[in-house]
Amino acid sequence: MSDDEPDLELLSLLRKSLGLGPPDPSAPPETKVLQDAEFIYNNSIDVALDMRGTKNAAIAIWDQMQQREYSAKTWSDHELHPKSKDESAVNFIFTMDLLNFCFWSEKGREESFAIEWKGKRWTGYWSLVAALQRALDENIPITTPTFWSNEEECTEDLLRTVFRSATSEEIPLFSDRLACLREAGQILDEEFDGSVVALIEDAEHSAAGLVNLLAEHFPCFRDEHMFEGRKVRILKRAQIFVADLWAALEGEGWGEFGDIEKITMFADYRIPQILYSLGCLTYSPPLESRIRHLIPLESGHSWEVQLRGCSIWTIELIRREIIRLHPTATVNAILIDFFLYDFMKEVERDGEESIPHHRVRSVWY
Ligand SMILES: Nc1nc2c(c(CN[C@H]3C=C[C@H](O)[C@@H]3O)cn2[C@@H]2O[C@H](COP(=O)(O)O)[C@@H](O)[C@H]2O)c(=O)[nH]1
Repeated sequence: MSDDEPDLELLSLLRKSLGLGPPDPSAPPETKVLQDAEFIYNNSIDVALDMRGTKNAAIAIWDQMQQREYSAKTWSDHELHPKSKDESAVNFIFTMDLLNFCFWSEKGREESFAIEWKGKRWTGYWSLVAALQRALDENIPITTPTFWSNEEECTEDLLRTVFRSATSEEIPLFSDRLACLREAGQILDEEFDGSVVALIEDAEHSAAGLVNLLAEHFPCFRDEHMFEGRKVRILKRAQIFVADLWAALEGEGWGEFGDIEKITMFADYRIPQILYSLGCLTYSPPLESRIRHLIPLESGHSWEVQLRGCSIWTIELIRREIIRLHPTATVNAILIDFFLYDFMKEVERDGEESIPHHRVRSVWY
């Protein structure tokens, strides 16, 4: 038996001694993200939740979501998001969420990385979506998985063309993005017949199952960290991929998931920022000072894990409060999250941020 194979006999002895039955293969898949978020919340000392702020935020958020008729359909309303519901849309969303990380710049608004397309300048997340749409317009098959592992055709220079900036600053972590495409292309080729649809179908309409498949097979989706001596799962891009699929396809076909409520908020750098502004989160003085002085945190630092884990848990408490007040509400963490991201971008556009977002350079978010 090789080192990395579990000693099944020992395992079954252990389970018996602990009074646990054999693992039930028919049990529905779980991601463990929410329970890990609660563990992080219970062990955080630099990030705290304000219960009154969270209750007030739940009322304000639900009110705004109702007024704006926020639903899964809102996803496709964004001018850059794909409108079709076919395999090309599935491939677009996979490509987008494979690269959906780290757009923030150290430079000022005028010089920071931006994509120009259809006479408009796009920054942040939207710069990625615009770059993919522009590449397709220029007949570059950037959303085709088999293209990514073809080093003759999908050259580094071609990718630089895809992400060419309207300013002097290039897209952050360019080489990491190239590596993600190469890795995903190779794994899809080897294990899923080069097909994103085959990967999705392997999950048999389970959202948690699809998240776990991504974390198991694709290292670049395996957003897991050590916190207080325990491995914790955040899985932001794996989860937002499932959520974008569900929203774009309006819960049908490849977007149909019987357990979509198992998807949590996506731990990025924008939701903590808006949760602080809404009075839901408070920071220890050293952490708040670090954030206000725009000093980056290192990836995997305890402060970063606390920010991400407590944000996931806060959205769960906001969701529970909305349901408590409105038992018939159709709401989940995905829609609350999507709303808060869009709302944060409005606050930023109006220059009304009350605190900067935290800064980490990583491929996880
Ligand atoms: N939690 C959460 N994080 C999100 C999004 C989105 C965009 N989702 C669209 C789809 C449906 C919604 O209606 C949105 O229109 C991007 N991000 C993350 O933010 C960061 C980029 O920030 P900035 O540089 O300022 O654009 C980066 O980590 C990116 O991964 C979201 O929805 N939720």
